[in-house]
Amino acid sequence: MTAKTSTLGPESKGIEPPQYCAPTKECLAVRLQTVENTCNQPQGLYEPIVCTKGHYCPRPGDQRYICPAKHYCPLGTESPVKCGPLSVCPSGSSREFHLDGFVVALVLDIILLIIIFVPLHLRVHKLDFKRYRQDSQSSSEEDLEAAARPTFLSMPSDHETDYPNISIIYQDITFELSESTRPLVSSISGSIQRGMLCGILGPSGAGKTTLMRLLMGKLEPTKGIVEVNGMQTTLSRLKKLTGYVPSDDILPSHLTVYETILHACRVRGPRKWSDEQRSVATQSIMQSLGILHIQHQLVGDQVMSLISSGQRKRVSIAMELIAAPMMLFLDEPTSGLDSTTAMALIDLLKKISETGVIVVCILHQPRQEIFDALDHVMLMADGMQLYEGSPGEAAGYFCSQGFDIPKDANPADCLLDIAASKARSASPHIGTVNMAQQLARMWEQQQCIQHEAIQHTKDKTESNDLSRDIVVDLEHTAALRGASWLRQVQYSHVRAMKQQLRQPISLLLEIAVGGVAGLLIGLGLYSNKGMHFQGVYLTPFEMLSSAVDYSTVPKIGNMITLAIALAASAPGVSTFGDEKSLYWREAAAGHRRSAYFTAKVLATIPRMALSSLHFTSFYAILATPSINFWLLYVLVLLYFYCVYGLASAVSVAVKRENGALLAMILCLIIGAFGGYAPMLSNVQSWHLEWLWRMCPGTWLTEAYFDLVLKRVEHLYDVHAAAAWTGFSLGRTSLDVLMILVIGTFYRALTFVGLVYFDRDKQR
Ligand SMILES: Nc1ncnc2c1ncn2[C@@H]1O[C@H](COP(=O)(O)OP(=O)(O)OP(=O)(O)O)[C@@H](O)[C@H]1O
Repeated sequence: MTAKTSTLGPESKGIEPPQYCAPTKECLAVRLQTVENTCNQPQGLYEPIVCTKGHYCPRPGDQRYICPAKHYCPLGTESPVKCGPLSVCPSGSSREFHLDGFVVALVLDIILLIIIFVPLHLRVHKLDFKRYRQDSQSSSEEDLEAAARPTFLSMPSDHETDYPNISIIYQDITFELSESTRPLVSSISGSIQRGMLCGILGPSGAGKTTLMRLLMGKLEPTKGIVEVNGMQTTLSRLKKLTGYVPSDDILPSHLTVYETILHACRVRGPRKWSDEQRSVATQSIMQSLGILHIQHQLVGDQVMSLISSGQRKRVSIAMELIAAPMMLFLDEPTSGLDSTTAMALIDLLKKISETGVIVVCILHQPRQEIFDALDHVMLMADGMQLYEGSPGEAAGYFCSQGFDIPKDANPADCLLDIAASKARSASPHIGTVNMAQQLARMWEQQQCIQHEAIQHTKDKTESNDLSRDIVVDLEHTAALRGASWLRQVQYSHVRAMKQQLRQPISLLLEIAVGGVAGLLIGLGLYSNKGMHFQGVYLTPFEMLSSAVDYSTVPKIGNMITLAIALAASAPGVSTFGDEKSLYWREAAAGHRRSAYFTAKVLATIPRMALSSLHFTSFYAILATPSINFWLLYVLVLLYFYCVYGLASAVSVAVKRENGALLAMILCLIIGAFGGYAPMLSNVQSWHLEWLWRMCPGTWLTEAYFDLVLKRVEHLYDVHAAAAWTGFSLGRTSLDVLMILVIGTFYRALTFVGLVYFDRDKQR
């Protein structure tokens, strides 16, 4: 039998009319397979066959030629398809081996490795040098008091940092949680004047931090008032002028000491400072706090700190001092410091307060010199106030209550013993049971006299319109503080990029996981040799059709979405989940939340781009899909964008330890709802298509389906395939747009979550 070669295509015409003959047994076996199910031989004299793979059959379709080099010819090719400039396509190719992705990825990988490892190499030398300097300076560091000369005061002068006459008055403030049985802070009154160094003392759990948060305006008292110069609820509006050093040293990870402080200066410092002034101010603060010699040392991260806890504390304090605050609140600034360094720090705080700044700090067991350096002391126990006033008069007051305070003892220790009910009073009015309560009552009585003094101060303040003008001026100054939104985006973006590059293992691992995911799917499809779809031939050749394969393409879409969910959900969670506490600290300090969010999102784009490039490269070289490589890359990148977005949204809503798992489950779900199993046509019959359309997996699968079918629409009835699967054809742009919209929606959710979850921690 002489075989007559023919081809199928829109214009294909055989010399003889097509005639279908029942296939031979062998051919039938091939035809009933779902892959490569086309016989290479016609089964009858007049039966046409599809132009075989690796060949092309130009019209009228009675000649078959080998596919030329740099081209490829899949089944039924009429004219060879040109391969990309970097693709491997020898003569007789039926598919294209895309090398574009590999070449671009290789170039980018080399650049990335240079960016990561060259600075690291330089840093090693720098650190050796620093270590040498550190050794040579260690003796001078011991004399921190000398180092703590008020270099802070020599920071670039600015009229914004001329400290106005501010006073804080708080009266009868009480704070209780709805679920707690007793108030955390109860009926506390007093005042803090300009230039005071004020200490809050008390045993653990006494309510010191709660009181400080009330004074700063971070908490609203359930009763009582806090006023600044006679105006209520002003402190929260002055947060850009208020420095707060939390007890746990929350620092950005993977930056040097200098970069950490400079960042705070850039974002929060007076706007008109030049870069040089900021650098001088940063150096100045570091010198004052005795951390200049470790300025190029990385601070490490929350898991592994690379500087000592005392140094971390000082970096944390420097982050606040650099913003030139007018009120400075410090929660246990001396914890983790040796007594000499602690004293030097208090000495520095004293000098800062002498410039007019209000400085309030919570102190645990201050040594006598520290206690004596204070201008004002508050003693608390069980949320109650036992004493408020001059430290010099504290001993006299408690002696008058029957307590024995030896002259040579540290009064701070005696006061703490009293507050902890560890001391005995000779007074018959004070027993050992509920001692704190009795002392608080005594103090309340005593306060009647003080109350008049406070009232007097208040009246004086209220009568003076000037002091209100000061507050209005302060609010104006606060509004002008800090970098503009765009600048904040820039600074935070640079910081985020540095942080990423300084964690090379996690960055490279993430990129490698992307590559491995693509490789595994590609391997699974390798045996298909690029044949991912088989449909019913177009008229008049329907009779030649064999087993159709409509489901492989949706299945590939499904595999891609699930693989990306596994590869990208964990890094997506870490974007915001890893530094929530830092975000809270910065938001509370007046950093623009939207600027931080935008910067972080922008910083994830390069790593997503690299991950998806590796994914697509491996997938494309093994699976050889007959679609444009870069179009496929865009689809994969957009899906990474969605998974990152959803994982970020999850990470802001749940605890860190639950984030990774929950994000992965949700990402697998949105991937599984991709229209493969159950097939989208079934979903449509259940009237649930809207639910599937809310998941980006459906849009990705539809786009992929459309791109694959576009290449074979001259051969097969693609509309029959679309009807069977339920996917629409010819709207790739809409599919792409919808994936982008869903990814952006997830980011919008993330931002809303960032702002609205844990709001009290951002105040
Ligand atoms: N969010 C909260 N929910 C319930 N109780 C709280 C909360 N915050 C604080 N408390 C309780 O309020 C009391 C005062 O806490 P606070 O942190 O103000 O004490 P503190 O004097 O600063 O303690 P420490 O010196 O140990 O830091 C404690 O008994 C604490 O358990």
